[in-house]
Amino acid sequence: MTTIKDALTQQGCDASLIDVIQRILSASKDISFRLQQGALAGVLGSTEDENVQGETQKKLDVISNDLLKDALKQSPYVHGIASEEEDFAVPGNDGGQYLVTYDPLDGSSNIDINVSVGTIFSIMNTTGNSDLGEDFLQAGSNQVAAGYVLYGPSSILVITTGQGVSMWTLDHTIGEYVLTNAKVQIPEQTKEFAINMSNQRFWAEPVQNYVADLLAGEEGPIGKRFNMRWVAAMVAEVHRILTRGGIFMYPWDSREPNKPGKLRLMYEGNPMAFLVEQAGGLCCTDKERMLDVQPTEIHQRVPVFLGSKEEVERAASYHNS
Ligand SMILES: O=P(O)(O)OC[C@H]1O[C@](O)(COP(=O)(O)O)[C@@H](O)[C@@H]1O
Ligand SMILES: [Mg+2]
Ligand SMILES: [Mg+2]
Repeated sequence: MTTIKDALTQQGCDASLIDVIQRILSASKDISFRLQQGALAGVLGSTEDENVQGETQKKLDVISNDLLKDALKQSPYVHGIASEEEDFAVPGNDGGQYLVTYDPLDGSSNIDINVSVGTIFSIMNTTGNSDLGEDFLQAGSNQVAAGYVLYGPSSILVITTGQGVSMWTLDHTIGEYVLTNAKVQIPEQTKEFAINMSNQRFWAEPVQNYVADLLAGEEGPIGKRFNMRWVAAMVAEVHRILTRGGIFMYPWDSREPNKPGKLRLMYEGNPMAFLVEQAGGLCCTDKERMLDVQPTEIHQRVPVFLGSKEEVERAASYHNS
């Protein structure tokens, strides 16, 4: 049986990077277990607190954040951590080489209704900047590894170190991730889109026009009928797209016009962009390739368009015309 360690070694990862990834995976197994226990473990529901972005924290947002943080802080190789649920960058070990960012629990509004959620992570090298917050402000093209764990009917790890994308299913009987797809490839074309349609009246004109053309089906300019899905967990949407293609969009909208989007560049946009590009798809904002965005702050938000190459190119063309 191929182990994660074997696969990462074959990809040329050194022992320090493998250590960091294994710590993330070990925390993910713990998160998976707590999610399965649900009400039995008393972990459902919300806390009294809000995160730095003004969102109410679910109990499992906090538990998952702490499990990942504790696992990573013990690694001699982790220089710093940035999390969606932490106000500021968290120092690791001075001599550590890696910066880790994560969304400990993505799609957390799904927790209480027993629908899929996930953990998203990304790893970069430290630049040596003595200001840890600034050290993190690197474009996504600098990522050395990224991935997610989808907690659905199965718990599935999807990971890249820049040499394609592989999928691993957690075998609870042995407590290990087992390789179930060695080379994930996104179909170039699709007839499926994902967007929160309830925000339609708040979208900018290019998104209004593009989605109107998707909805026009065979009679419209695109000339095919599209289906729509919305799980409200980015991890699950990306997993569907990696499995059978599609386009996912979370665009800017005028509900909060000063925010560039809802999703976060460092914890959601960049790791998903790395995976999607490595699987032959595309990911961009409304202006540029996601992995080229130069961050200005760790909790920065971005508009996101990702998925099957042909469809993301089409969505981008509505913004360029
Ligand atoms: O409320 P909406 O518009 O359905 O938002 C859903 C989106 O928000 C998110 O849940 C944000 O992630 P968090 O749960 O980590 O805050 C995405 O996973 C998802 O795509
Ligand atoms: Mg999220
Ligand atoms: Mg989250």
